[in-house]
Amino acid sequence: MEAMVHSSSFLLPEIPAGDGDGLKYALVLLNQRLPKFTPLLWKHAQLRVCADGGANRVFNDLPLLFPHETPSDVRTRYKPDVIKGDMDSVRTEVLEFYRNMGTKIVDESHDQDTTDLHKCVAFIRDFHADTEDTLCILVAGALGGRFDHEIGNINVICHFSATRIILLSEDSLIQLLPSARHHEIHIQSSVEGPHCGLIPIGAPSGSTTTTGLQWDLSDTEMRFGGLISTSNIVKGEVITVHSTSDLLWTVSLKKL
Ligand SMILES: Nc1ncnc2c1ncn2[C@@H]1O[C@H](COP(=O)(O)OP(=O)(O)OP(=O)(O)O)[C@@H](O)[C@H]1O
Ligand SMILES: Cc1ncc(C[n+]2csc(CCO)c2C)c(N)n1
Repeated sequence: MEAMVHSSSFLLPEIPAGDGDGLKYALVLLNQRLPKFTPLLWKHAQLRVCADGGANRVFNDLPLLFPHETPSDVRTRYKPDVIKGDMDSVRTEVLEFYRNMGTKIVDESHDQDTTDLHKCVAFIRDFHADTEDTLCILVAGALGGRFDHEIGNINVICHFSATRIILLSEDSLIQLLPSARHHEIHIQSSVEGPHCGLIPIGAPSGSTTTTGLQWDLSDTEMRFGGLISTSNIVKGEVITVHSTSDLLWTVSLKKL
C-alpha cells in the first residue's frame, strides 16, 4: 500500500523546491486568536474563506501584526474571497466593508445544526469538486477559548474524513490519519515538534504501530479511558503510522 505523505512545509518561510503540492490549499479563518503565521498561510492560499466571526479577526487582528502600516492598508491587502456562516458573529460594519470590496457573502442562517467551519469546508469541497484528491484545507484559529468549539472543529475533520484538513493554532497542529492508508509524516523540525500525540477518536484504535517516536507503539491498542499517546516526542525525521482505526495526529508548533 502506498503511504500517504504529510508535511507541514506550508509553515516554512520558503517552500522547498519541488514541494509545490505543499502550496495547494484553501485557508479557513475561524473566530479565535489567529496564529502569527497567518499572513504566511494567506500568501500561498488558493482560496481564503472566513467562517462567520472569523472575518472580525481578519479585520481587527491582522492589522495588529503589521504595526508599521495603517489598518486600512492591511485590510485592503487581506481581503477574504468568501465569508460564510450563520452570520450571528460577524459585525455589520465588517460584513459591509468586505462586501464593498467584492468578497462573496454566503448567509446560511437557516442551518443551525452544523458549525460555521462545517459550512466552510462544505463550500470549499464543492468549489474544488474536480480536484478533491489533492485538495488540502488549512484552518487557522482552531483551538483556544471554548472547548465546545474545539471539539466541534475536531468533529468536522472526522466528518470530512476523506478531505485533508489541518487544524492550526499558534501552538498546535491537528489532523486525521485515516486507517485506510499507511502514513509517513515528514517532520519540519525548524517549525514543529518535538511534542506530539496520537489519539484514538470515537472508537478504540484496534492495532497501532509507529516508528520514529520516543514511545513507539507496536501492534498496540489505544482507547479513551485506557492508553492514549500524549506527551510523546518526535525522534526521527519521518514518523510512520499504521492503524486499524482512524487516529488524530497532533504535533507542537515552535514559536516564530
Ligand atoms: N474558542 C474557539 N475555539 C475554537 N474554534 C472557535 C472558537 N470560537 C469560534 N471558533 C470557530 O470559528 C467558527 C466561527 O465562530 P463564530 O463565533 O462565528 O461561531 P458561532 O456559530 O457564532 O458560535 P456561537 O454562536 O456558538 O458563539 C466556529 O464555527 C468555530 O469553528
Ligand atoms: C443537538 C444540538 N446541539 C446544539 C445545536 C446548536 N448548534 C449546533 S451548530 C450551530 C450553528 C452554530 O453556528 C448551532 C446553533 C443543535 N442544532 N443541535
